[in-house]
Amino acid sequence: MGRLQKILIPFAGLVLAFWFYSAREDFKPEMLKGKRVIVTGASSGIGEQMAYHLAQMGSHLLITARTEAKLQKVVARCLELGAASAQHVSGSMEDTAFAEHVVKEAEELLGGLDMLILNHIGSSYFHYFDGDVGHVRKLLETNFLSYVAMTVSALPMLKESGGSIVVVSSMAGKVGFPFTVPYSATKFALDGFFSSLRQEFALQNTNISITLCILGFINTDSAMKAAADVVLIPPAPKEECALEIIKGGALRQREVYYKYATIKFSLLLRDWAADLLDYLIRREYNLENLEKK
Ligand SMILES: NC(=O)C1=CN([C@@H]2O[C@H](COP(=O)(O)OP(=O)(O)OC[C@H]3O[C@@H](n4cnc5c(N)ncnc54)[C@H](OP(=O)(O)O)[C@@H]3O)[C@@H](O)[C@H]2O)C=CC1
Ligand SMILES: CC(C)CCC[C@@H](C)[C@H]1CC[C@H]2[C@@H]3C(=O)C=C4C[C@@H](O)CC[C@]4(C)[C@H]3CC[C@]12C
Repeated sequence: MGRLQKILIPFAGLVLAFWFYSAREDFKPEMLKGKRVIVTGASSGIGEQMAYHLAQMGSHLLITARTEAKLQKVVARCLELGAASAQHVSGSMEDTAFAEHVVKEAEELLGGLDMLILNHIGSSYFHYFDGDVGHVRKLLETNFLSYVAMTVSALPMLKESGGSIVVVSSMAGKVGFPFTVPYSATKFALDGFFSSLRQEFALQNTNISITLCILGFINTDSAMKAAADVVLIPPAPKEECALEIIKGGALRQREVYYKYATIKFSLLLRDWAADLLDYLIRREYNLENLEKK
């Protein structure tokens, strides 16, 4: 037996034993009862579904997005579902001043913060990179810098509550996919920022958890409209996806993978056979339908 195997086999055994016997806490909806939560991008898609789950769990909600009318409807539904309270602030995350304003509103309206769910994205295209540098800059401001600004403003409240930051990212923030060049750049940036910040929190004993969520294709209206004709992989349901994100945040997990098995397997391939994964991804694209768009 090679020397490497002599080390690897006992090491794998140790990892498995640790995994089986470590006291993994189970999720209970009561964990979110009475918690003060901000959800961004909550007027539609996964953000809207997260607001409904949190409402059913009895949280205090502050939701945000640009479209006032949609937010009002989501707030009304949250109250019906049992939210301890539900309020909204409308505005655009292109402007970091608005991002900071939302956190100040939480301080005034909720008197503190337990969970910050960063989920919004600005609109982009699903096509070959068009070379528009201005669009990349704008998307970085909406999808990345506003996340940074909200985190910085929320730190004092989160330190006080021992709270959580939940960052909604994508497989496109871990692996290169065709037709998501500007978007993918913003999602990779989130991984760099938040994974590095998590390390500093550990060094400084800062009791704030950071959960990065790695999602595959999800059946939200906007994603279906943009990619359903071109991407051959079947989309996963937004309701279940939203619940998995909340569970991961409440359990203070480092990362959430949805759906777990396919994403974990793809990340394994990325690390051990990157060219093979790239090839398998390209095979899941129907370029004929791209031309028809
Ligand atoms: N759906 C998918 O296949 C996947 C999604 N994800 C991630 O999941 C998250 C949610 O995606 P999904 O639910 O599909 O997206 P949606 O397009 O359904 O929702 C996006 C939300 O962001 C808001 N928004 C858009 N532009 C702005 C802006 N400039 N300022 C503030 N808010 C804005 C929208 O509301 P309004 O227009 O009213 O402002 C809406 O509430 C994102 O982080 C995305 O990257 C990750 C992988 C796959
Ligand atoms: C390798 C497999 C396990 C998973 C493959 C998943 C592929 C098909 C998934 C992973 C990330 C997904 C994109 C994404 O993150 C967000 C958006 C924004 C939305 O408005 C339009 C759709 C779009 C571009 C998704 C399209 C489908 C993508 C490429």
